[in-house]
Amino acid sequence: MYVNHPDLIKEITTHTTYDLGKPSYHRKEFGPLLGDGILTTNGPTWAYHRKVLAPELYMEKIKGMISQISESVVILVDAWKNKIDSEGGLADINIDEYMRTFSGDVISRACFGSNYVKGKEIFNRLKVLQEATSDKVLSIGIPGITYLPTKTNREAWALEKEIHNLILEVVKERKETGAEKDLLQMVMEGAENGEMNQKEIDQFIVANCKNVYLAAHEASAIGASWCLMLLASNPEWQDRVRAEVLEITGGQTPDADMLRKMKQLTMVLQETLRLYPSGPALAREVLNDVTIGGYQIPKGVILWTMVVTMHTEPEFWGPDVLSFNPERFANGVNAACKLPHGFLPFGFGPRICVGQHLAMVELKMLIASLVSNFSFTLSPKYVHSPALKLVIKPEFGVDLLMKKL
Ligand code: HEM
Repeated sequence: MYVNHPDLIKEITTHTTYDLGKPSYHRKEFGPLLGDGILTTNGPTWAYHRKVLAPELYMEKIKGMISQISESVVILVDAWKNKIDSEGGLADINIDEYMRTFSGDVISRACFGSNYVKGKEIFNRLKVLQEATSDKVLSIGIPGITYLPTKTNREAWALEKEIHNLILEVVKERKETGAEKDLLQMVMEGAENGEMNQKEIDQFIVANCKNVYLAAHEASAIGASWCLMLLASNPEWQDRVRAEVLEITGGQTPDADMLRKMKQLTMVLQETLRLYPSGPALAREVLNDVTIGGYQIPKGVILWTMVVTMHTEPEFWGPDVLSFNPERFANGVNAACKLPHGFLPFGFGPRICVGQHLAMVELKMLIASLVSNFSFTLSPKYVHSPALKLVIKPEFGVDLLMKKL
């Protein structure tokens, strides 16, 4: 059943996760990849996962990650500067893999602190596992396909075991070297404080490291790619953002206060996530009979919210709904969209993205630094083809012509 009206979304948000949860088929199909973590569980188990993870992702904590994020940004900026120099001052760059590397680097640092290099190794393996698993689930669509002992599945299970052991190795190392202030530490402490046996503790830690990585990695990378594509095709906005960033930072690495002041950049990111939301469709399973909008909906029904439809409805956003116009967010989200709950780039209700502050800070740091160091236009190679998968991604990637400023 489709639920595509802000008023209905508002009603949905009043129901608890005991009534509306993530669909159980998610867990069946992605279970081998994700385990029982924040993304896949419901009810009290989910509430415990969320209680453990959320405090580490509050804005106050994210501020403490800014210097780590900045290290990831510097790696990318240096790589592009070298590439531009080696190609005679103008480079044609397919940016997507760079964005994925950047977002993987950021989430490895946020999760694994000083062990982040090992974290990257783990996440590289997880990426391979993700590609194998989600391709199969999406393309074949046979229920239970991930449980059959086919050659690919056996390889995936071996990889999964390797990832499991690598994460537990980091945990062991951490116990020997002492506590740190990162997500892994929160997850470890959360697991130890729950009423679990050793096997359950290990599973809790491994599942949440995997869940956070998979939730964070792709969504942030694709958001960055779309934002750069839009800035490349709208030079006046690229200039506006650059002027704002340089005025606020004076060319220095931004701190949390500077990021907060970057209004034009926030508007550009909001407009990017409106036009290309990383989660184009959101699902909830009715776990207990509920009434929404006067309809009685029985247990077992899946409610779908098509975020793209909501984000492109002229009735809520006005006649220029399909145009890139960050100005619509100049007076905030409530002025941009006629109805509250019509803007859902990070989802809604109790299951709203727990990493949204990290996502926004990470994207702001990245874009602020890129517009300060480079100017860019769309490459003639770029073919505009948004492909609707689990996320909306540029089917052939984003190609930009970049030069140093
Ligand atoms: C631009 C970047 C991102 C976008 C657009 C995005 C979007 C979303 C969306 C749409 C959901 C589903 C919400 C719902 O069902 O109502 C979600 C869930 C989630 N996101 Fe993000 N996300 C981003 C980055 C991140 C990052 C950096 C993290 C890192 C911690 C993260 C962690 C999560 C987690 C753990 C969930 C599951 C929450 C739960 O079920 O309680 N996301 N995200």
